[in-house]
Amino acid sequence: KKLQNAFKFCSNIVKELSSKKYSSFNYPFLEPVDPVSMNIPTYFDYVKDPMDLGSISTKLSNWEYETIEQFENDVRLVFKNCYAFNPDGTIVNMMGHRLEEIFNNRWAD
Ligand SMILES: Cc1ccc(Nc2c(-c3ccc(O)cc3)nc3c(C)cccn23)cc1
Repeated sequence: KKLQNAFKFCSNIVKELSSKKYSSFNYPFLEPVDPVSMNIPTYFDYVKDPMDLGSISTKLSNWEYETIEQFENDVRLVFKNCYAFNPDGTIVNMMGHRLEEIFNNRWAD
């Protein structure tokens, strides 16, 4: 029962972060960053553990998270990667901070 609730809580958060409501600043984080198509060949020099909201949603549906901390770590990894590659003051960096703020509000029970 508790597990079901945790799963629901996490999937609702991913759904919200990925929703149309925030489409003006969530789109860089919905799918895996493709350094080739985005012409950012150095991306994997900055980001050793790529992560995105789509992959998190898939991992949730496949019950790949044993604890909600593992889920939280993946969500925070999305933002960490964003800030590692997109320096302060860049548009995508600011988009990351806006989405992170929404996550933090939802995550703080
Ligand atoms: C030349 C250049 C410079 C910066 C970017 N950043 C960026 C990223 C990105 C997201 C997460 C992440 O960990 C790293 C990068 N996603 C985008 C998108 C979807 C559109 C435009 C820029 N974007 C792309 C190309």
